[in-house]
Amino acid sequence: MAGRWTRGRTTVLAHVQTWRPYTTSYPALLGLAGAAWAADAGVRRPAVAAGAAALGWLSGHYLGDWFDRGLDAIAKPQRPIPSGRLSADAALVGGVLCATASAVLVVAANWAVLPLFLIAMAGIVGYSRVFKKRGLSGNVSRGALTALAVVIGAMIARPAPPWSLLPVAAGLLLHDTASNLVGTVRDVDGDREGGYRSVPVRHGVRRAVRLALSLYAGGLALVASAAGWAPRDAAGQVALLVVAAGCGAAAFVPLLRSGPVIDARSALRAHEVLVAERLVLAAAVLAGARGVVTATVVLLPVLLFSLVTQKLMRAGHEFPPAPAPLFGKDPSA
Ligand SMILES: CC(C)=CCC/C(C)=C/CC/C(C)=C/COP(=O)(O)OP(=O)(O)O
Repeated sequence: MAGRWTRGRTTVLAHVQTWRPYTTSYPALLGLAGAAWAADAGVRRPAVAAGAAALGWLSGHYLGDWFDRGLDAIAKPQRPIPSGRLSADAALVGGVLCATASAVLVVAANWAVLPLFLIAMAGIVGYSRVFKKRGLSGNVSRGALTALAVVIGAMIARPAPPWSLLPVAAGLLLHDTASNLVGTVRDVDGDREGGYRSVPVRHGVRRAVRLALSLYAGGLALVASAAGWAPRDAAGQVALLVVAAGCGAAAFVPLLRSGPVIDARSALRAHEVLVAERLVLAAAVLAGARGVVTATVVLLPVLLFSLVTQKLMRAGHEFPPAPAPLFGKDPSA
């Protein structure tokens, strides 16, 4: 009985670790922001827009871990699949179920989203299976998925997205290309060992960081330019963008100050800051659509949840535990 309980607990924990709870509010905010930007008044179907994007994202994590199980066995053996706590089949089923649930929500709201949804799913598979190991195309395909999430959110609220969403989507594409690139700086040793030709593996971490910063600045500039068409609160959008830029500086400055070698812990810290920063960025879009007060009320609890869960779970998910010291053991035994 106790054994079954422990096994059940281990399995649930393995699923929760696969979801990376510190990231799940982000796609929900993206879907919500897209729906708010597109709706003429109020937000139509906010829960559907947030839920469909979050489920699409979860399917991305399940499928990504399924495709990456060979690489993770080398670099991150503590993760749910290589450690044996989650079977590869269960991850695949989890990915398919989340994708199906997301499809049902999307199609029930607006069947015309279906082609974009299929492109997003193909993008998730393409990112994990093909592009991630090829360098910049992997980072760009990951950025494109974020742009699609916000457009799909908009189409859940109204039949076709407004043109004013274009600079927002383009800005988010550049932004997430940049943050994904920073993520590869953390993984450079494992990627090299696993044969992944990421930008830092091919060109070094300094060039990767400089490229990421240029993309990041371009992304923020595009989202700022969209404030000119903000449905409700351009000043609120810009105010939250300034906060996001401050967080971005906190992520990039230590990386830029590092020498030619950036250790994985410092790179992880920068990415952790960007995981929080992108919530502020998505909230800036929501502020432009529905006002800075509404956006802040939505942002604060999800930001707190992300920060707390990141503190509790992130390092253990990214780094194998240090080998236990051999206290009390006779080395000659
Ligand atoms: C409706 C619908 C289908 C929406 C799609 C939503 C979306 C943006 C999915 C992306 C999922 C994904 C592969 C995340 C992994 O990023 P990562 O952990 O490799 O990288 P990161 O550090 O850049 O987040």
